[in-house]
Amino acid sequence: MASPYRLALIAHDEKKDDMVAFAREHADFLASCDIVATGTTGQRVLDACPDLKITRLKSGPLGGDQQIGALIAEGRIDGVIFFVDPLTPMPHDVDVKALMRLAIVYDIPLALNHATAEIMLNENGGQPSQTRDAR
Ligand SMILES: O=C(CO)COP(=O)(O)O
Repeated sequence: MASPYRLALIAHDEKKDDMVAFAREHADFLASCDIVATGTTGQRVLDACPDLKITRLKSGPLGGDQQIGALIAEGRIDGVIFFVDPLTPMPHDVDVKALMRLAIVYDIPLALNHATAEIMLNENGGQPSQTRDAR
């Protein structure tokens, strides 16, 4: 049996509703994954999809992005879906950049918006959403 896909989920506050919608759309595929998430994102996804198994790390501004970066460096993440808010300044912007940098260094698939996340899941055996509104 193939190992579960080890997926990291992260969303900035303005994108959390989008992440919840994405998780609902893809709950069947996500149920087959080992998921880690930053604290608040993980809680929001769990509230919407209580059957998913999600390891919640610290909240992003309190070190969660760095924890996911460390997992990438240790070879323990297969893909990252990070719904970034491009319109709001973040106090922990350096942590966000560091996570993205490590995903690039280790050549880990990194989806920074919903459209790319659909492609990533499709490539990994998930079904692309047919119903998503244009954004
Ligand atoms: O800030 C984040 C990513 O930079 C996300 O953290 P939370 O999921 O805890 O809100």
